[in-house]
Amino acid sequence: MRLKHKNSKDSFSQKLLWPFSSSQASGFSQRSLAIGHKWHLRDKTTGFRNRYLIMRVSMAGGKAKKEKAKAPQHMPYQGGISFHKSKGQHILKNPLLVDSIVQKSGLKPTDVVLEIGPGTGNLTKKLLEAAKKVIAVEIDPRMVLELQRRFQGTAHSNRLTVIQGDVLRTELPYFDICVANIPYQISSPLTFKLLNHQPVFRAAIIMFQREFAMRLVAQPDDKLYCRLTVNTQLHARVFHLLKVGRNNFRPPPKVDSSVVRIEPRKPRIEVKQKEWDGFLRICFNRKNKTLGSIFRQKSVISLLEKNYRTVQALELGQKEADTKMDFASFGEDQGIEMDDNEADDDEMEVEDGEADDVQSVQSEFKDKVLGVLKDGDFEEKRSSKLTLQEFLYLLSLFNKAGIHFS
Ligand SMILES: C[S@@+](CC[C@H](N)C(=O)[O-])C[C@H]1O[C@@H](n2cnc3c(N)ncnc32)[C@H](O)[C@@H]1O
Repeated sequence: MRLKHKNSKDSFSQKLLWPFSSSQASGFSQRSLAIGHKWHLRDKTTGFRNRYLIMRVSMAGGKAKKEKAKAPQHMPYQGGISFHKSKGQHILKNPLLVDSIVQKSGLKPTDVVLEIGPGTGNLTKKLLEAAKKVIAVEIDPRMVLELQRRFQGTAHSNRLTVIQGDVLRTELPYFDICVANIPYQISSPLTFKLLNHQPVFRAAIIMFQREFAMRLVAQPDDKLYCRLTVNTQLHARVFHLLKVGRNNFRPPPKVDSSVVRIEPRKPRIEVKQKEWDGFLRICFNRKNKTLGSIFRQKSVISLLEKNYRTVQALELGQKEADTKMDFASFGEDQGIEMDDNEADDDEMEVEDGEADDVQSVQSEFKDKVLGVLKDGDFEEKRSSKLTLQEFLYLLSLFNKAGIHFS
C-alpha cells in the first residue's frame, strides 16, 4: 500500500508492521502503519481495540521490511490471546493503576512475592522490578506460555517462577507478600486459604469485586457486615486501599473493584474452627434479629440440645472409663478381681410418662441457653452490631455452660 503520513516528508510503500511477533498478532486484521502514528487495531478474537505506536521503519530495496515496533509505555501487554470469562480473565490495562498497586503494597527489595493469576504479566513485570523473586500461580497454560515468551531472555527471567495450576489446589510455597488481581469467582476460598497459610506472611494486597472488598473491611452496624467479615477479621486486619473502576480492565468486568490489604494477625486468635463456624452460622442466620429471638427458635434449641447431650454422654463415658481404670488398678493393687459383666447391671429401665419428662427437659435446656444470653447481656443485641470481641466472648460463655455448636 502506498502511504504518506501527514507528519512525514517521505512517501513510501509500506507493508504490515506488527508490534509483536506474528504468532501473537495472528488475531489482528491487516493494516498499514506509519512512523509515529498511533494505530487502533481491532483484535478479531476479542473485539477490542488496541493502540500501537510505530517507532521505526527500515527500508530495504525500496520495500518496507517487517520489523517489530515498540508498544508505547502506557500500553498494556496483551499478546494475541482471547480472554475467557469463565477464568475471570480481566487484564489490567492501566499502567498507572498497576504502579499504584505495587507502590501501595509496600514491597521490599528482599521480598518473595506470590502472584495469583499473572495473566499476560502486566503486574508481574512491575513486581519483578520491585522485589527479589516472584512466584506466580496461573491456571491457563496459554497464559503460562505468554509469560515465558514475555520474560525469557530478560533480566528478570531467573527471578520468576511460574507454577501452572489451580491456586486452590496448589500447595503454596513460602512468600513474604501476596499481590494479585484475582479471578473474582475464587475470592472467598482463596481468602481463607491465604489466612490459613503457614508460615504467616506479612500482607496480601488483592483486587476484589467492590462488594466483596467492602464486606471484608466492614465494621459492626455497616450494611455489609456479615459472617464473611467476622470470619476474616478473626484472622486478619483488613484495609481498603483503592477503588478501581471497571474500565481499567480489558475486557471490562460487569462490576467495579477495590484493592484491599490483608494483614494476618500475629499471634493468631485460636478458636475451634467447627465450633466457631457453627456459632456464627446461627448468629448470622438473621443478623438483624435479636439474639434472644434467634436462640429461642425450636430448630436452634433442638440442635444445641442434641450437641449438649452428645458432649455430656462423651464426658460421662470418659468419667466411667476413668472410674473403671481406678477400680481396676485398685483391684490389681489389692488382688481383687473385677467382673467383666458389671457394666450390664447399669441398664436403664424406661418408665411411663417419659414424654412429659422430655418436654420439661427441653424447656429446661431452652432456659439454660437463654440464661447464658441474659447473663452476658446479649439477649436484646443483634449480630449486625456485635464486635469480633463480643462474638468471641459470647461463644466462651456458651461453651462454659456446656453448650456447643459442633
Ligand atoms: C483478573 S485476571 C488477572 C491477570 C493479570 N494479573 C492482570 O492483572 O492483568 C485473573 C487471572 O487468573 C487466572 N486464573 C483463573 N482462575 C485461576 C485459578 N483457580 N488459579 C490460578 N489462576 C487462575 C486467569 O487465567 C487470569 O490469568
